[in-house]
Amino acid sequence: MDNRRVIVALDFPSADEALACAARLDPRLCRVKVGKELFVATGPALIGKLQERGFEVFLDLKFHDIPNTVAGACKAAAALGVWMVNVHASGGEAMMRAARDAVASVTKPPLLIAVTILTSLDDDSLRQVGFADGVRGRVEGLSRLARECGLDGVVCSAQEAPWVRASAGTTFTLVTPGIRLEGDAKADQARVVTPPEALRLGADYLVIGRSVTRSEDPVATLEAIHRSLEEESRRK
Ligand SMILES: O=c1ccn([C@@H]2O[C@H](COP(=O)(O)O)[C@@H](O)[C@H]2O)c(=O)[nH]1
Repeated sequence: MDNRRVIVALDFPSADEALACAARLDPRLCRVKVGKELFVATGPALIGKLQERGFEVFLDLKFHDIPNTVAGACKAAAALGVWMVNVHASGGEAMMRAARDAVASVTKPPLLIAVTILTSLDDDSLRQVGFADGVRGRVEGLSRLARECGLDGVVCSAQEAPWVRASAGTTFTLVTPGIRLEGDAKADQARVVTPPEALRLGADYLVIGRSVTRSEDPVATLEAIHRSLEEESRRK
């Protein structure tokens, strides 16, 4: 089993808080994710600091703009040496193809992943913004498009992983946020699953934020998650 299936979301307002959390984590046991809050607060220098500490970084800025703009942003992200970067699949075919060509400009391109439908949305909230076909149809459609555009995988909830996997095959990377431990509050997430469930359903990577970073003992929580994943993969 890949020991670094868990990607810890460093959703903090400052570099000091993010680095303090990272200092407690073992880069052999997880990767880290830098999202909008932390990146806007600290800038790209933080990426280098995390890499110096041995972490592979998922830069989760979910680019969504015209193709030329997204290509420029992806090129700049790739130049930071990040492990993974993402765009919104709903930016469309030309945008995703431009992103793919842009990341290929560096010697060691990051994995390029497309966000399908945010895990904070459910069928009702999709209907409110005019999409009547529900989560499943949209995740499947956007995943298909992302694959046709040559992206490496998608972000979806593990709830949709079996359907995406069935059509996309084993080499397409499924990155799944919306992970909650038994008894955790869903908070703003709508489509949640537990870590072993996510693995069982076919996720490759589990993005976990507050369940780890806001727990009383993040190290012990991460270790417990690891044990549960190891148990699950032995069962597989
Ligand atoms: O559909 C998506 C895409 C990205 N995220 C990000 O993952 C983490 C989840 O944090 P939790 O604290 O575990 O809820 C967060 O950084 C989101 O920006 C997502 O949740 N859903």
